[in-house]
Amino acid sequence: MLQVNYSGNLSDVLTESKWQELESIHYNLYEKQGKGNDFLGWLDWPSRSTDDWINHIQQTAEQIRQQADVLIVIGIGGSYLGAKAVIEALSPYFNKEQEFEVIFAGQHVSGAYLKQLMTYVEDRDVALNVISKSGTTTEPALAFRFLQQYMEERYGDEASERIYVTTDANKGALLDLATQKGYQRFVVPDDVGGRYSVMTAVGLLPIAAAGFDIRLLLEGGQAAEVELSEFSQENPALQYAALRHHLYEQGYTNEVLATFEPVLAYVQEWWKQLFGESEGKEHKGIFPVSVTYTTDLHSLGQYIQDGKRHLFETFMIVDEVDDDLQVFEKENDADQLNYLAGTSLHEFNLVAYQGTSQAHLSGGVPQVTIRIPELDEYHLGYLLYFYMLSCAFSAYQLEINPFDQPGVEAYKTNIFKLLKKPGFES
Ligand SMILES: O=P(O)(O)OC[C@H]1O[C@H](O)[C@H](O)[C@@H](O)[C@@H]1O
Repeated sequence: MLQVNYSGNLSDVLTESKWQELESIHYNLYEKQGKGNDFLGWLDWPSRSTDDWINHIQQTAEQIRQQADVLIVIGIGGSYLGAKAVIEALSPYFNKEQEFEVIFAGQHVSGAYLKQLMTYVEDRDVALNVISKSGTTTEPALAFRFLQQYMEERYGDEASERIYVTTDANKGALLDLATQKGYQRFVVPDDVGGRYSVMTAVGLLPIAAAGFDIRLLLEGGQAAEVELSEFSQENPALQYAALRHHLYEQGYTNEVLATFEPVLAYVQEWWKQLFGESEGKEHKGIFPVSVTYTTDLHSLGQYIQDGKRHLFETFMIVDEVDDDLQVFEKENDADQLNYLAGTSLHEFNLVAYQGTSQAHLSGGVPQVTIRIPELDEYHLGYLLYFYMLSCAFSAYQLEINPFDQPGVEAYKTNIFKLLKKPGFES
């Protein structure tokens, strides 16, 4: 289903003592005895998702598609990256015929973006899905202030039927607002943190609204939930987590997640938040970076081949693609590419992967490869669950809590002080 390969010898990594350590982490995770164990709701979320709940999300998504041509999804971090990752990975690059569009907002503070967005949707009907677990995050709150007003000016009382809120069940400014205005609500479960929330309503409502099959996504997640729970040396989630930690201990403190598929760019962004926020604590953790090849072979490739040796590379390879082109023969071989005749561009990429991997390996960059059979809802569901589980195992090897993010408060407090937010003046 999903395969992990290593350029070195896996048995040198999965030593007797490493295996014992992983066994105790495995026990603590599934018995909910490790650090942050009140945030493990994602672990069996796919199998706990009921038909009624999935139907409700699908019906709401259908209602949104009927009342609007555009859904603006407001959120940041874990309240945006999962949906963005899945939608981008499954959407065509170009689509003139697109009847329904999902656009994200509140993921940064650009006045130009928001202003232009309001103009862009002027002649199409709009719905909003505001997503924030805490209900107090500044960037989405700011975007919502503008877009809520936009909706009320445009739709009057009907605006409240076009605004959908996904937030905590019991607290937060967004919940109060939703209750006052009678917006339809979805819940971010208490025991699921933002970066582990892609399979809850946080990810599923926008994904379903974009027209993708959330049932299949959850089925993939559930298959991963079952298969990857096994404590076995063949378990790819355990292998990946053990490899990461092994390489980290050897001084490889940066992980470069490399793909040859530009549609995976936001899966890489999602992965960066997942691993970066889960592991970067107490002055520990692997710094996650990402590249898209072959594009970045012409920029960062030099550094990876030959720069400071503190990185290892993880290739995320998709075996089969739907759409492809085959290189054809030309009578006059002026561009000297006839040697490629009969090779498809995907085959070229798979060869480029081998060539790049060998080159970087000889340059002193250890290699991990994650292979997925194809890109559809099912395999993405599997892949995302695989990463979340590996991340928990990986972070527990660092003896830190994978599920909090205390460090992100520091800059926020400074901004609030500088802007004299009530309560932060001193
Ligand atoms: O969903 P929210 O509460 O708005 O949080 C959105 C994001 O911002 C925070 O600062 C955290 O660093 C992220 O983990 C979180 O996903």
